[in-house]
Formats: sequence, C-alpha cells, structure tokens
Amino acid sequence: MIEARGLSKHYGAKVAVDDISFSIRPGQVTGFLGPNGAGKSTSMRLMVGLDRPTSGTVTIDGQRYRDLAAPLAEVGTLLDAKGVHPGRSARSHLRTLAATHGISDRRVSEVLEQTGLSSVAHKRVGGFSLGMGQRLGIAAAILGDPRVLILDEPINGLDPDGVLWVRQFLRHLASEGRTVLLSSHLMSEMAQTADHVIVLGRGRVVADAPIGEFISQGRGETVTVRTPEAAKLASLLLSGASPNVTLEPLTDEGFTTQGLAAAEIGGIAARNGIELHELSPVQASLEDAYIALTRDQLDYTSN
Ligand SMILES: Nc1ncnc2c1ncn2[C@@H]1O[C@H](COP(=O)(O)OP(=O)(O)OP(=O)(O)O)[C@@H](O)[C@H]1O
Repeated sequence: MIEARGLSKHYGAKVAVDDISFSIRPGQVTGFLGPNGAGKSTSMRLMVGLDRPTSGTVTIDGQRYRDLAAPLAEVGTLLDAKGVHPGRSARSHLRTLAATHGISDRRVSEVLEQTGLSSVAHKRVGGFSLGMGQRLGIAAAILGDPRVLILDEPINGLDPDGVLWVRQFLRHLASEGRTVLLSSHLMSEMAQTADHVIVLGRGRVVADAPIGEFISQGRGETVTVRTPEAAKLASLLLSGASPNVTLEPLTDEGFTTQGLAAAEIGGIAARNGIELHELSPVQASLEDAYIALTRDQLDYTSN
C-alpha cells in the first residue's frame, strides 16, 4: 500500500504537487495518468525519497521510503531506465545492485530469465536497445522481490511483444498481492493493464476510481442509431429529454446520441412505428473519459 496524505511539492513559485491524498492498494494495478506537467513524476519521486515533500507525507506499507531498512526488498522502482553504467553487462549491473542487499547470484539469474534477458546477460548495456534497457530496468525493480512496484512509463520504447509481456507481467505481480503503480501515456495500454486509475491535473487528484467506473462516468452512454426516419426519431428523443442528452447527425440516415440508453431509444422508436436499421451502443474508451476529464487540466503554466 502506498499512502499519500496532504502531499505537496513546490519548486520555488511552481506548485508541482498540490496537497494530494490517495491510497494505492495491493493486489491490483493502479494507473497514474495526467497531462504533461501534471505532477506524476514528482509524486513518484516523492514516494521513493528522491525528493522531499514541501508538506505532507507519503508512505510505503506505513513507512517513509528513507526509513526502509532494505529498500530493494520492499519497493521496486523504474524511474529512469537510462541510469545504468553503459560499460557494464546486464548481469554485472544486477549483481552490483544485488550486492548492496545480500541478494544471491541465483536470484540475479532468475530475474534475467523472467525478463527475457538471459541470452544477452553478458552484453554491454551501452549496446542495448531501448526495449532491452526497459527490460533491464524492470529486472532491477523486481530483483529484491518487493511487495510494491513503482514504474514510470515502463512500456516506453517497447515493441508490441514487449508491451504484451509487460502487461502480463504486471498483472501477474498484482495477482500475487503486490502493489503495482505505473504511469503511461498510452491509454489503450493502460485500459488493458490497470484495475484502478488515479488522474492528476495541475498537481491535484482529479479522479481516483476503478477503471470501469472512470470510463463509464465519462460522458454517458453513446449509441449509434440508423433509421430512414432520422429527423422524426431525433425530435421524439429530444422532446422532453434532459439537457444532458445530445445528438450528432451521421452522414447516412442516422445519428449518434449521448445520454440515452439503447433500450430507451428502441422503445420510443417501437411505440412510434419507426423502422430501425441499427441501434448499437458504442463502447466508451479510457481515452474518451480521460480527454473529457483533463481538457481543462493542461499545465499551461509550466515552463
Ligand atoms: N526540479 C524541478 N524544478 C522546477 N520545476 C519542476 C521540477 N520538476 C518538476 N517541475 C515542474 O513541476 C510540474 C510537474 O512536473 P512532473 O514532471 O511531475 O509532471 P508529469 O506529470 O510527470 O509530466 P510528464 O507527463 O511530462 O512527465 C511541471 O510544471 C514541471 O515543470
């Protein structure tokens, strides 16, 4: 569990994180979202003691990061995949980390295997592709078998196989009861990986909800309707409807509606003898919900 209480970080006059509170629970993948400059990286840095809060606290399983006796064994982090000595091999990089915590060579081999790096373990990290570097970053994060993982953009630069691997791997780690927090700009990927989302905007929490709830609260149900009597059905749907109901014409004999359930539209059409050629609810996407929520949250003030 990662808990932030009244957490703030100011850089001079700039408020990067503004009095935020949240709990990131074990057993699920939590996605950290927000426009550029919203405060995600700063929050993650505060979680792992790379920065000190201006006020408030953030704890990992009840303790501040800097009070943890064996950090690698409690929190795995991927905050900057490039922070590795380029002349070292993957194995020697992991061995160096392992040595600080008395972690065995066997465990190093195990994580190289788990992250698909065994065959390149002896190669210089400097020659690694971005994707291999990300895998090495994840290998380092899980080296100490931590209960909590904090990963900033872990799928950046990965090919589709790599993305799928990270998704399945993170889901597996969460299913073992670990706390998994990741940030990503790729909405479709986040939608398939996260169980819960926390959205930041201008340093504040603007949403904290299970992903299904977050998506459905976006703009209400969208339905595509096609009928040769589009104008008649449209006026029937709008008469007496709440102001939240909107209609957008389609080019060919139809429209999309927002704020009405498909069953309501079908019922009104049937009662009025209107022939329907299509009545299909459109699956809302995480991206739609996210864009609707953050439209006003862009950090225009960043410099
Ligand atoms: N060391 C710093 N000094 C001054 N301002 C900073 C510093 N670090 C971050 N900021 C500012 O704080 C705000 C939040 O930045 P942060 O990097 O946490 O956002 P983010 O949500 O991670 O953005 P991105 O998606 O672009 O990585 C931004 O306006 C940024 O310019």
